[in-house]
This record gives sequence, C-alpha cells and structure tokens, in this order.
Amino acid sequence: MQGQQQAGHNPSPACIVLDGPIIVGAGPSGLAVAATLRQHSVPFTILERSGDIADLWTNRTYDRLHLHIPKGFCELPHVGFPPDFPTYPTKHDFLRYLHSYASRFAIAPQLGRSVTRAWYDAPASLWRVTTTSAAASSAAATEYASPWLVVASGENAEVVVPKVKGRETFAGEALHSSEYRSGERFRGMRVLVVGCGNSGMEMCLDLGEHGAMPFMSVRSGVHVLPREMFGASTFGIAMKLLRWLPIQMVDRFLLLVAKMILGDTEKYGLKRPKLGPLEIKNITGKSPVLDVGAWSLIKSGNIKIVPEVESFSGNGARFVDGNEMAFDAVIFATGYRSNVPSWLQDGELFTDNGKPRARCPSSSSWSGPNGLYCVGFSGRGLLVSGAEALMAAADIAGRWLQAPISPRCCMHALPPPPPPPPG
Ligand SMILES: Cc1cc2nc3c(=O)[nH]c(=O)nc-3n(C[C@H](O)[C@H](O)[C@H](O)COP(=O)(O)OP(=O)(O)OC[C@H]3O[C@@H](n4cnc5c(N)ncnc54)[C@H](O)[C@@H]3O)c2cc1C
Ligand SMILES: NC(=O)C1=CN([C@@H]2O[C@H](COP(=O)(O)OP(=O)(O)OC[C@H]3O[C@@H](n4cnc5c(N)ncnc54)[C@H](OP(=O)(O)O)[C@@H]3O)[C@@H](O)[C@H]2O)C=CC1
Ligand SMILES: O=C(O)C(=O)Cc1c[nH]c2ccccc12
Repeated sequence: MQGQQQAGHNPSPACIVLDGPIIVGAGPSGLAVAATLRQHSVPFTILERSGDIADLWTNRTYDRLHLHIPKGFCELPHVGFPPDFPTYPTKHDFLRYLHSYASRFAIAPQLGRSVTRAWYDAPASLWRVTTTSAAASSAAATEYASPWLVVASGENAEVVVPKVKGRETFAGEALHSSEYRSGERFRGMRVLVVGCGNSGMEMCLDLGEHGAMPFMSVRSGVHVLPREMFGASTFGIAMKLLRWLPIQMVDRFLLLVAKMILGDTEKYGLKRPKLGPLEIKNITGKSPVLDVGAWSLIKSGNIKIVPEVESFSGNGARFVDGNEMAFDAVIFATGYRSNVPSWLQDGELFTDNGKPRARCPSSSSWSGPNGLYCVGFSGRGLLVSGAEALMAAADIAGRWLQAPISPRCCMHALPPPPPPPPG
C-alpha cells in the first residue's frame, strides 16, 4: 500500500526503524492523525492492540448507544458524516463512518499489536516502542523505532472497577459497563448499577425498558441536563453561548432551563455538584449526563436511587446509610482510565493516573519534547481530538520534511534498552 509502512518479516527480536511517526491506537484520534499525515504525504505506522479499528466503539459499548452530542460535533477532520445520518448517529452509523474513513485514507494499522513499552533513546534520537502480539504465531515482542511518537490510545483504554469490601463474595453476576450489551437477559432481575454517569444512567434506562428492576448507586452526584432544550441540542446551545458569555453564566442558564424541564433532580437523590456542568467538565473531566430517558424512569420510581455501596455480601450489598438489599446482578458503570503510564516511560507529559499534565505537547506549541505527541486526552470529545490531530500531524509533517530518513530494518543495530525503572 502506497505510503503505508509494513512491518516486514523479521526474525525476532527485531527492531524496525520507521521513516514516519508511530501512532499508538487506531481509535478515532489515531485515525484522524493518520488521515492528516496521509494528506501531507507522510508515511506512518499505527499499532493497535485489538483485531480491528475503533475497539471501544466495536467491542466495549452497549447496543443502544448513540452519540449524545449532535453529529456536527463528532466528525473527524477532512470528511463529514453522510447527509442521511440522523442528528444523533447510532454506534453502528458511527462505526460505518470510521471504517469508510480508514479505507478512504488507506489506513491499515498493524492489528493485534499491544504497546507495552515506549522510551526515548536519546543517543539515537528515536522513540523505541515494544509491542506484543496476540497472535500465537507471532508471540514474540517486536520493537519499532521512530523519531516521532503519537500517543492516541484513548482516555477509555482500561476499565475502572472500585475495590469494594466483599466484592468477590457476591454470588450473582458482576460486570463492568463495557461488557454490558442489552437488558434483555436481565428481565425480572434486581440489578444494582454502580455509578450515575452517562453509562450508568442509560444502562438503568435500558434495564427498565427490558423489564428488569434497576437500582442506581450514587456516590457524589451529577448534573443531569435534558439532551435538548427549545427544540435544539443542549450541547449546541451551550457551545453557541460560550462564544459570547463566560462559562459560569452559560452554566447558570443551563441549570435554570434544566430545572424548568426536569424539575429538581436533588429531590430524587441526584445531588448537583457545586461547580456548573460545563465548568466541572472543563476542570475535572466529569461529564454531565445528557438525558435520553432515564430521568423520567427515576421520577416514576422505575429506577431507584440508592446510596454509595459500603460492602458486598453473597446475595447483595450494604450501603453507607446501613441499609442492605438483595441483588441478582451488579454492573459497575464506574468509568475508565488511560493506560499510558503503564507503557510510556516519559514521566513528563502524563500524571500517574494517566491524564496529560497540560495540553499535549504543551500549552504554547505542538512541538513535543523529543517528538512526543498526544491526541485525544482533552476530555472534551471527538471534535477537540480532531483539532488536536490536525495540529499534531501538521507539526510532524513539517519536521519530517526537514529530516527524512529512509526506513530500514536494524536488527540489533540499536543498543539494548536500559532496564525498566524499579516498580
Ligand atoms: C460509551 C461511550 C460513549 C461515548 N460517546 C461519545 C460521544 O458521543 N461524543 C464524543 O465526543 N465522545 C464520546 N465518548 C468519548 C470517547 O473517548 C470518544 O468517542 C472516542 O472513542 C475517543 O477516541 P480515541 O481514539 O481518543 O480513543 P479510543 O476510541 O479509546 O481509541 C483508542 C485505541 O487505542 C487502542 N489502544 C489502547 N491501548 C493500547 C496499547 N497499549 N497498544 C495499542 N493500542 C492500544 C485501543 O484498543 C483503541 O482502539 C464516548 C465514550 C464512551 C466510553
Ligand atoms: N451516549 C454517549 O455519548 C455516552 C457517552 N459516554 C461518555 O463516556 C465517558 C465515560 O462515561 P461513564 O462510563 O458513564 O463513566 P464516568 O466516569 O462518566 O462515570 C463514572 C461513575 O461511576 C462513579 N464511580 C466511580 N468510582 C466509584 C466508586 N469507587 N464508588 C462509587 N461510584 C463510583 C462516579 O461517581 P463519582 O462522580 O462520585 O466519582 C460516576 O458516577 C464519559 O465521557 C461519558 O460522557 C458514556 C456513555 C454514553
Ligand atoms: O461524552 C462526553 O463526555 C464527551 O466527551 C462529549 C462532551 C464534550 N464536552 C461536553 C460537555 C458536556 C457534555 C458532553 C461533552
């Protein structure tokens, strides 16, 4: 494939020095970087741990998922959604779009390649990236090297499941929201959903609609907003108002209208955070819930709000208020984290819990330290990831044009890596 580097057939251990950047992850962010590099005629290699592109959307989301902000805010650079897509495309629509995007830009990632380590080899001025392969035939580690490394492995790479006392003693089924597909098989069951983010809320709705009895455990509360107000998307209205008004004022407006439409959510056990919905998203990354129907089931009592779980027992849970209840199943809708700290030996760009310290590479420039870039960690959705991809790819293209090197296979040509740091 023209411009797309292939790993070639190298006996292991091998180190393949690449002419263009290495991109970790073939989700929307990685694809957007690749498409833009393609437009700049810069070759690239994408390393993707799963067997296909967009693993989150393909394998780790529930059936009824739609984009919950309008399609115009979720398009990747260069190609819009087809005009016949609904305002809130389904996950299947979105996946169709991503596959056609990948083929349009001839993006063929190295699939089944999980990045386990990346470090900067200063004497060689190269990022050295170790991958393991899921395929039994190529179980050996392969090493890739490039002057540029783009981290696009996502904010949702690993699941977060809290260590609650007695969790392993619970006899019913326990799963994370990424493993939930539909409420179908929970019909007639008492299901505890831990967490009240967008996943927890929509799973409760789905369970309720499939004849299960959903209970939603709430720890610190959340902002619930109607997905639409005055016939337009709440998100779109907020983005327009932000052009003219300070964020606190937009938040006050959103909360006023939310109260008019939904009533007082606190009366039903959903405490609102002190910071407003947009401000808290900006500062902490905590997403407001854009309601797609759960709220009316909460009001009608078909979804019951319960407090934070204190411990689990064989047949149920004890809550922090001392009450105990029996459940048939527990779903942890407790969110995600990135996995970058487990493989990127950098220490500068990311905190230990996997969030970038500042906009990557820095607040003033897209020239990362030593050619390191990260895309898709803003906590502000697909549109911002796309904008980051444009900037990162343009920056890399400028550097690539100045210092092209030819791809070569360098078995043992580079010195062996230093041992990983203790711990
Ligand atoms: C249920 C759900 C719904 C969402 N809905 C929206 C929405 O409507 N609008 C919106 O803007 N955002 C939404 N988001 C946010 C989501 O982050 C983005 O939609 C989008 O998936 C981000 O793309 P990404 O490429 O940055 O990350 P991801 O989609 O997570 O892609 C990262 C890729 O990197 C791969 N990877 C991870 N670690 C490694 C490794 N070590 N080695 C190799 N490959 C690796 C993964 O397998 C994955 O394919 C949603 C998130 C969730 C969980
Ligand atoms: N249709 C769409 O577009 C959808 C979009 N999304 C997006 O995906 C991302 C992830 O969403 P989601 O999966 O809901 O995760 P979130 O991180 O948004 O929510 C996690 C929830 O779990 C709770 N929680 C976490 N740890 C614990 C704990 N130890 N004990 C009790 N409760 C805990 C949190 O409570 P606390 O606040 O107290 O920490 C919070 O209520 C978000 O950006 C979201 O907007 C998700 C679903 C659908
Ligand atoms: O689903 C998410 O959390 C998103 O990333 C989309 C998004 C970005 N900024 C927001 C502000 C309010 C609600 C959703 C989002």
